[in-house]
Amino acid sequence: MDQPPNGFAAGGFFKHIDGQNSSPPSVIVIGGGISGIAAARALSNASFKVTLLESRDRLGGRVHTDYSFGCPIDMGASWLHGVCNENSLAPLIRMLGLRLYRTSGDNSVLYDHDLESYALFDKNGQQVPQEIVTKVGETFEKILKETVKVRDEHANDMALIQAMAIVLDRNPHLKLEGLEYEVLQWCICRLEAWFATDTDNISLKNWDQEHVLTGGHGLMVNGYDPVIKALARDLDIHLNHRVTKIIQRYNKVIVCVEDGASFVADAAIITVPLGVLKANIIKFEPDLPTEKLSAIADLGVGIENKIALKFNTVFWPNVEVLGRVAPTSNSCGYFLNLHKATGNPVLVCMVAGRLAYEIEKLSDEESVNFVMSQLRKMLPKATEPVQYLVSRWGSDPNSLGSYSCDLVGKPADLYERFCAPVGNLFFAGEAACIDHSGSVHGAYSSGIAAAEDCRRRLSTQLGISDLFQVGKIVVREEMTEVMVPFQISRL
Ligand SMILES: Cc1cc2nc3c(=O)[nH]c(=O)nc-3n(C[C@H](O)[C@H](O)[C@H](O)COP(=O)(O)OP(=O)(O)OC[C@H]3O[C@@H](n4cnc5c(N)ncnc54)[C@H](O)[C@@H]3O)c2cc1C
Repeated sequence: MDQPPNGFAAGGFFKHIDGQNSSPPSVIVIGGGISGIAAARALSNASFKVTLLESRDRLGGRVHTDYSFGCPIDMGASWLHGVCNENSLAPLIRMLGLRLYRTSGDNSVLYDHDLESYALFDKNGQQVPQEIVTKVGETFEKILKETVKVRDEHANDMALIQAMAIVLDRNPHLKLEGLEYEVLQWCICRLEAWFATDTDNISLKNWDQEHVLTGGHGLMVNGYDPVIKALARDLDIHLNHRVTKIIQRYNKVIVCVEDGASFVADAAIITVPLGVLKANIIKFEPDLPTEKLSAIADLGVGIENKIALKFNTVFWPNVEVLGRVAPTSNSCGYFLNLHKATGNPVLVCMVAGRLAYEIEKLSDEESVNFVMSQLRKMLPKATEPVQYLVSRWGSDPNSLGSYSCDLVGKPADLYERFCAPVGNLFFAGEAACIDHSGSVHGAYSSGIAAAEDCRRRLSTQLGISDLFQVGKIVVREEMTEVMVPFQISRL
């Protein structure tokens, strides 16, 4: 695209207020993931002077489309969760004409996949009959429903796995054995992947409290990268700028980066991942308030990793996901078949929780050998991959985790405290989105919300009341003017 798409033209606010303060308010956005870019885009459209500082040599953060296979491979986010117009990203995705391959409808017990889309294999490489998969899926759903009763009976939170054990003790008819038990473990493995943590870390009180959007889950066939590129167009972006210190002084914010340079602005929006805040990589002067620090400490961060494998030939069945059942959820596994959705001969193994953590201790080659041994147990004729990619979201100093999760016993006001501004410092990112944490659309919405908070505060502080009238920062409304439908395949 040579021209910015409709809706991305600068707002030109300051030409409307000739004779008033002619220098625009300035904001530094820290972090060039979707939340930071959304915040920067919104404020830039409202004619603020925006500088975006990003530690990596690329934009996108946990949205990372790799092209080295000769086709787009998302090593971070790859689904739009909620293919509906209420999704904050819908207008942009529709307008860019990005294709979605829907992998599940609403209310799938396995979140982003329908049970029917799988081929599951046992330890002998035998495919599990579909009636068993369906029966276990239904039992899994019943067990999860029964955990709600356990929640209602207990004032204190507990781990979801503990509640499931109580349910099984009370309802022996829901207990499964043999192969069915292994399929149940596999369903638990998928649940753990959704939360990027093991069930002994998943909170009974909160596991089903997320506001899941309607419309099912759509895989981004062309990758998420076009979304990042469209939003980032013409912004003032400084890559390879790792922020190490943020100083608040006299209504100004001074942001220092690793090489010693510093930037000054009226406000800053902090969008670095929760894992980075937890690790104290950025020092604050004065210190952040205690309630903010405890919120950072109490929010959980899970790990999900991907090992993408490109093959010369397609030797696997034409299903969306290949899964291996096993006696424990940790030893189950699954591969997303990109050939089905995109036509490219690529399988993506996804691992979450402790296994994802352990896998980061291996070299790339060792990780590939490990997942290939899993694949060969399902498909003994599997050939060697010709190319591979391995993510390390847990140990990458720019992420230090994949996405946030609610730990057992989370205090009720955690998100409010995490999101609350501190003077002219605003906080955004997936962990700051109360309704849709851990998602791309949630991160995007939090960036827009922080930009709006920032705009209001600076307007009041700098006495520029006109900003409220014409400083339009909402990207979404501008784009809904172009009512293009979603491009969806499957379902
Ligand atoms: C494997 C995986 C699969 C996922 N799958 C999905 C999915 O299918 N669908 C979905 O909706 N979501 C998914 N997610 C979650 C989604 O990717 C995130 O919620 C979202 O991208 C987070 O955006 P963000 O802007 O909050 O953070 P980030 O994208 O992490 O952006 C923060 C930025 O800050 C930068 N930064 C870090 N430290 C510094 C510093 N000191 N100074 C300056 N910059 C710094 C980082 O480099 C990064 O670019 C997945 C995530 C992972 C890891």
